[in-house]
Amino acid sequence: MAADPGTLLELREVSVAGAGGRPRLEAVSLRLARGEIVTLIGPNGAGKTTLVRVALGLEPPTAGSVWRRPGLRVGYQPQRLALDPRLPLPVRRFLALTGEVPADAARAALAEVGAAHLWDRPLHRLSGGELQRVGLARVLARRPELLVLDEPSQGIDLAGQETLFEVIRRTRDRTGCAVLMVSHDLHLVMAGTDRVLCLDRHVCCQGRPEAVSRDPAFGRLFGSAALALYSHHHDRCEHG
Ligand SMILES: Nc1ncnc2c1ncn2[C@@H]1O[C@H](COP(=O)(O)OP(=O)(O)OP(=O)(O)O)[C@@H](O)[C@H]1O
Repeated sequence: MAADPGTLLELREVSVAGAGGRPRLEAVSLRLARGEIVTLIGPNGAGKTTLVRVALGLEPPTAGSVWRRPGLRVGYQPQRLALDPRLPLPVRRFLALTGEVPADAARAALAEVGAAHLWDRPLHRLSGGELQRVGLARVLARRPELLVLDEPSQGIDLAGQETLFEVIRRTRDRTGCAVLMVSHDLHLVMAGTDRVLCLDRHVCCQGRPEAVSRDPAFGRLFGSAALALYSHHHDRCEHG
């Protein structure tokens, strides 16, 4: 299906039917190439997680087609880790759970996300933000060609979020992987993404962050405050 050899993932006109006749996704197309960082934004219930799950083959579309490069190595960090919070499992064991990751790679991945000190800590003693970092380390340790992150900055403080986005960008620069991410943090998204896809069950607008932030559809979804936040910075660049 994909003509371009750099393409890792392509969705064409994907729809998913929802309850009461209201579609969860409607004719959404998306193409992701090697080395690209694409972020899905949109209000609660816009279908961001559904789109991610369909893209990964975890849920079938009702219409349209999904293509993934055969043999593609995917690292997926879902919105919530399915873990029993009472597990007294140390982080190092959690990172090795699938058995595919050598201890050296797991330790290096933990250091990459700024959490080397958590190596021996039991999972049930981690804060929400620490758990997010450990989850990301587990995904990174497998050296994915496509990194899929559903709200990776959830529960992380502001300084931690900037570090996290920096880690994601550095990983892309170093490995050439593609990144598909869901985020509510417009400021960081606008600063750290190649392309934004603004979703409200259908694609409202998409493109480079500067262009999307000026799109009236973006303003309607996120309000004038969000628009001002970014365009202020952008205007200064244009006129400064
Ligand atoms: N397994 C499911 N079966 C049926 N409907 C679902 C299922 N999962 C989610 N939905 C519905 O599909 C719609 C889109 O949900 P989704 O989780 O994809 O949105 P989202 O944009 O990721 O939202 P949020 O920002 O709140 O995480 C919602 O109305 C939700 O209730």
